[in-house]
Parts: sequence; C-alpha cells; structure tokens
Amino acid sequence: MRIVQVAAGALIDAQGRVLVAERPAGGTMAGLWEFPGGKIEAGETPEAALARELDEELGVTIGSPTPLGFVSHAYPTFHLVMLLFGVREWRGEPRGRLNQRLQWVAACDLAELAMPSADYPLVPAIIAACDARVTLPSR
Ligand SMILES: Nc1nc2c([nH]c(=O)n2[C@@H]2O[C@H](COP(=O)(O)OP(=O)(O)OP(=O)(O)O)[C@@H](O)[C@H]2O)c(=O)[nH]1
Ligand SMILES: [Mg+2]
Repeated sequence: MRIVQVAAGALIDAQGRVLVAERPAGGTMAGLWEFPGGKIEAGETPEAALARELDEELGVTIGSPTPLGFVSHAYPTFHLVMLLFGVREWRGEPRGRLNQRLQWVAACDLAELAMPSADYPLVPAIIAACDARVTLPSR
C-alpha cells in the first residue's frame, strides 16, 4: 500500500474562521473542500512542506505553525498520513494561485462541508483551537 504523507494547514482568522480550498474539477476528490497543503518531499520537515505548499497554493508566507492533530486514513488506492497544523499568522492575502476556490468557514460549520473523508475526525480539534482564548507562551 502506497503511503502518502501530507502537511496541511488550517489558517485561523481573528473571528475564529478557517480557510478551506476547493479541489479542482477533473482531479481526485474534485469539488471537495480541503485544507491547503500537500505532500511532504523526501528530506523535508513537515513545517517546511507546509510553508512551501501554502506559498504555492495561497501565496502566503506563514509564521510558526502549531500542530492540531493528524489522521491515518486508508483510501482505496493509498494510505494517507496527514499532519494538520493551525496557522494564525501569515503575510499576504490568501488567494487561489492554482485557480482553486477559497472560502472562510466558521469552525463549527466545518462538518457540514463536503470534505475528503479523512478530514472529518480533525474537526473537533479545529473547533477547540478556534475557541481557545489562551495562547501558550513560546519557549
Ligand atoms: N492538502 C490536503 N490534502 C488532503 C486533505 N484531505 C485529504 O484526504 N487529502 C489528500 O492528501 C493528498 C494531498 O496531496 P496533494 O495536495 O499534493 O495532492 P494532489 O491530489 O493535489 O496532487 P497530486 O496530483 O500530486 O496527487 C491528496 O491525495 C488529497 O486527496 C486535505 O484536507 N488537504
Ligand atoms: Mg495540495
């Protein structure tokens, strides 16, 4: 079974909304709303992969990402291991650089979106992160 390792990011804005991107028509899982990100390359850290993918897909330069959770999910043709990071700081206005549609969604509405099936288990952690009033000090 092919194992695909992905780093993805939930951009969280000041209103506790999360950015999702539509997968393009014609490709795998077309029309579903996903967290921007992509495959981790050989020798690349998850954080570096995330920063590269969010630049390529959204045109933003991210600050330090926070781990939110992961999924290990069996799709029919591959096994996905996806690390999801919360991103609260970035430079640039996110835009769909690959012509993908973007939308900001209240965290509590995420589960109503049509998403890849691997993504749903991550929703509670995202809601918790969006609700969090406490910011941990950096060490
Ligand atoms: N970025 C991202 N990928 C996800 C999510 N959920 C999910 O199952 N995936 C899967 O993880 C893989 C992401 O890698 P990718 O972004 O490089 O994939 P892709 O299909 O766009 O590119 P590819 O044509 O190179 O396979 C895809 O197989 C995608 O279907 C998600 O929320 N965000
Ligand atoms: Mg991608």
